[in-house]
Amino acid sequence: MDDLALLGWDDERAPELPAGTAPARIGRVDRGLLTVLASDGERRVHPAPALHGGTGPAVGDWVALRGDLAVSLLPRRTAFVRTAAGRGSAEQVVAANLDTVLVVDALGGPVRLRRVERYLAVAWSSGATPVVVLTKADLCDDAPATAAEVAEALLGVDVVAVSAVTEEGLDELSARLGPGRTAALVGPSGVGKSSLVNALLGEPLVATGPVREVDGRGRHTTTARELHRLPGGGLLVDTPGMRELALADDEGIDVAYADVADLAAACRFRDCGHRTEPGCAVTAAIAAGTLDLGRLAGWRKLQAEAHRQALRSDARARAAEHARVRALHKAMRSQPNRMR
Ligand SMILES: Nc1nc2c(ncn2[C@@H]2O[C@H](COP(=O)(O)OP(=O)(O)OP(=O)(O)O)[C@@H](O)[C@H]2O)c(=O)[nH]1
Ligand SMILES: [Zn+2]
Repeated sequence: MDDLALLGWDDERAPELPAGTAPARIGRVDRGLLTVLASDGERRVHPAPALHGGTGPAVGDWVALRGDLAVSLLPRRTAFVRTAAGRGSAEQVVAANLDTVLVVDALGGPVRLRRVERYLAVAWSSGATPVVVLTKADLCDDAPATAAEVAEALLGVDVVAVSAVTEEGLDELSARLGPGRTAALVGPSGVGKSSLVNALLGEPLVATGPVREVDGRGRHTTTARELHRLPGGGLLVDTPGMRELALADDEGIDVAYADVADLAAACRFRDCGHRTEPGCAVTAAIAAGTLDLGRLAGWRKLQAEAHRQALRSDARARAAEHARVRALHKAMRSQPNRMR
């Protein structure tokens, strides 16, 4: 594989580049500068104003580079999106072009399936393929058996048990993060994400960065790349924003809970609430013991949240539209010769 392919560039699916430019991958986004990885190494470049339209550049994005200027952002294959809590419905792309999202939970206590399902829904929404990673396997009597149980409960996702202490499972996980593939980790605090990143990198992160550099304004800033090369040739995105949980959209929820979604689609009534309705395939599955009540509850909760979120952004969209129309009316009133 050449250097670009190792960075995740796929010649067969490559977008067209503007004349005289070369592709480079964003490793870090700072206020005024981008740290990019290109076939000839890493450097800091300036983003052209065009890059700041839309959601702006994100770690993992490909840009077209002309000299030290990133002239355009290339189309994304996948995007891990976060909706800024509370402040409008502004979407922020936390990481782009991920192939794999590692959904991390720990084996130190009981695996919290509902929480894992939440993360899975978010991961599916991004367009990447999730893999569940159960850390702290050394704290579990029979990690392989537990991993198998979790895989059975989650349906359709691979589950790998690992330990940063004994290093068991690390090779199996590394094998999934092969050359040119890009992965990122999500999961709650304390489950061992940092330890796992260090174990996968084979050296503590602090040893690879931060690097003191002088930025365009001559000020000293501490920078650390957030797109890391793994010893096996894969890439690992580790951004602070990536670790916070975003809310999944309907599509992601339907993939994470494909069994429930399929059942719901088989109910007699299209708007079935799956409670007391006749011909409800969901309650029938609960009664037959083929669907877990907790899993149904998790699905309901996520659906309700996604619905509330959609309503919120609709309200915002409506308010914006009203403001636009009001401004238009005001502008018309201030015109002396307006037509009646
Ligand atoms: N026994 C055991 N402990 C682990 C393992 N991995 C991590 N730990 C411990 O779990 C605790 C949390 O690990 P971190 O790697 O900091 O967890 P994190 O998910 O990065 O947490 P945040 O930084 O808060 O997001 C630390 O005390 C680690 O030493 C493991 O494989 N086995
Ligand atoms: Zn139903």
